[in-house]
Amino acid sequence: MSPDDSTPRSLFDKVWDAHQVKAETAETPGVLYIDLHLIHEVTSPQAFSALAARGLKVRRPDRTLATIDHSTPTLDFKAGEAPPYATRAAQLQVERLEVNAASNSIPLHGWGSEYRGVVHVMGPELGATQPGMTVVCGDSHTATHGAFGALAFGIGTTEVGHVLASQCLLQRKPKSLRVTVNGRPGRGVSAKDIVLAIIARLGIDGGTGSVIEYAGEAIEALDMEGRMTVCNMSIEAGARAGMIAPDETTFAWLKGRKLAPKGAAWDEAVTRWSQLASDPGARFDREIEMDASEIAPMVTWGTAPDTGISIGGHVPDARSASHQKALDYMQFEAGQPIAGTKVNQVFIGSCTNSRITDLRQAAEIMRGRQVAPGVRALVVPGSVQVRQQAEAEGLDQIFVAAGAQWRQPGCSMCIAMNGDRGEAGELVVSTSNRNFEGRQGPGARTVLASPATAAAAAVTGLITDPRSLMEPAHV
Ligand SMILES: CC(C)[C@H](C(=O)O)[C@@H](O)C(=O)O
Ligand code: SF4
Repeated sequence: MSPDDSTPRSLFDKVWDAHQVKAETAETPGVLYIDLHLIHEVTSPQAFSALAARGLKVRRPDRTLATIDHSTPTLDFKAGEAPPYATRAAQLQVERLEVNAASNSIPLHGWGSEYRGVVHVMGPELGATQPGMTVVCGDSHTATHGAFGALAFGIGTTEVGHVLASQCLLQRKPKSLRVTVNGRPGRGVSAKDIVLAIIARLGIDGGTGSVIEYAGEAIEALDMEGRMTVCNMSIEAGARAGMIAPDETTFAWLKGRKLAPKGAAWDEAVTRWSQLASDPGARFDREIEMDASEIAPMVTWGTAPDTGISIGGHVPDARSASHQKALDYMQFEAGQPIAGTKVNQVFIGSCTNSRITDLRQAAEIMRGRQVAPGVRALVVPGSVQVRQQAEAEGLDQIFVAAGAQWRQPGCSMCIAMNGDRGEAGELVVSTSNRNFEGRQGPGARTVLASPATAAAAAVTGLITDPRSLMEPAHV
C-alpha cells in the first residue's frame, strides 16, 4: 500500500514507507526492516540465549553494534588490571556480552576501544546512525538517534532476539505528533530546558503511541548535541520516538565520521538525505506549538520528568495524591521557591547531556569557581571520544581545579547500576532524564536540569539560576 507520489508525507512517513517489508492488516502488525541494531550488556543476554536455544544465528552482525555502558565502573584502573566492578552481576553482564559479541562476529566497543561509551552517544559518534535509517536498541532512550532524521526507538528483550535473528520487527505504525518550537530561547536556555518545557506541556503520557517530529526555528538552531538531547527525552512524554529533519547541520556533523559514507557515496547520501524533510502540507495526527522565548532554565520538582518548572518558579500545590506523594518524597513544600534548595550531589552526564557541548556549558560556569563545601560533583563524559576531546580542550582541568570528579565514561549515576549513586535523602541535581523514586539510589532525590544549571548548583550548593553566574559578555 504505497501512497501515490503526490501525497505530502512527513519525515516519519518517508522513513516508515522505505522500511516496510509487509504492511500491517487489521489482524496482524506489519514487518519493518531494521538498518542498525545497537546492543548493550543489560538487555541482550536473554536474547542471545533465546537464539542459542533455537539454534539460530545472528542474521546481520554487520548491522549490529555493541558497547558496554550501564554496568561499567567510571573509576580509573590501570591497563592489565581488572575493572573495579561494583558487583559480580555487573561484571558477569559485561563478560557475557564480550562472549556473545565474539561468538557472533558482532563489533563490540568494549574495554580498550576508543569508541566505548553510552550507546546513544557512541552510535552517532561513529557515524553508525544516519539520516533515514531505522535504528533500534533494547533501551528506551534510543529515540536519541532521531536527531539525525532516523526512526529510532527502544525495544524489549524479546524483540532484541527478533531483530538479532531476522533483522526485522513486527510493528504497527504509531501516530504522529509535530511539536513546533518557534523563535529563539534567551541566554542560558539550552536544549535540555526546551525539552523539559515540552514534556511539562505534554505530560508523561502526552506523546503515548506517537512519533514526535520536532520542528521550528528553535530546533533548527540547535547543534546536533542539542538535537540529541531533545530527541533523547521523547520517551519521557511517552512517545515512541522523536525525529528532526536532517539539514546542513546534520551533514556537517556526520561528514568524515568512521562509518559515514565516503567520497561519491557521501554525495549520493546527502542528496538522498536532503529529501527526507516533511513535505509542505504533510499531515500529523496532532500538532502543538511553543514559543522558545518564553522558556527559562528548567528544573523538576517531582518524581516524573513532566514536573519541570522554570528555575524562578515555585513548587506547585499538590493536585492529586500522587503529587503529594512526590512532594513528600522530594521533601518539597508546595509554594516554596525551588531556587535556593540545598544540594548534596551534582551529576553531569548520561545520554541526555554528556557530550562535548554539554561539558563546555558546565565548564563555563565552573571555570575559576569551587564546588561548594559538602557537595560531591561527578562529571562523567558519555564516551571515550568525548573524554579525549574534553581533555584536549582542558575542560577536565577546569572540573578538577573546581573540586569535581572527572570520571571514565558510562551511564553512571543516571541509573546507579555501577556503584555511582546518591544516598538516601540526598538531593542530586542531575543532567540525566529520569527522576523516578530511587532512580539514582534508594531514597535519593533527583532534580533534572541542564548542564549549566547543574554546574551552578555544584558551585553554589543550592539550586541556582545559571544566568546569575554567566559573564555579562554572554548576555
Ligand atoms: C537498562 C535499560 C533497559 C534502561 C532503558 O531501557 O532505558 C536504561 O537505559 C534506562 O535509562 O532506564
Ligand atoms: S545514560 Fe541513563 S538513560 Fe541513557 S542509556 Fe544509560 S541509563 Fe539509560
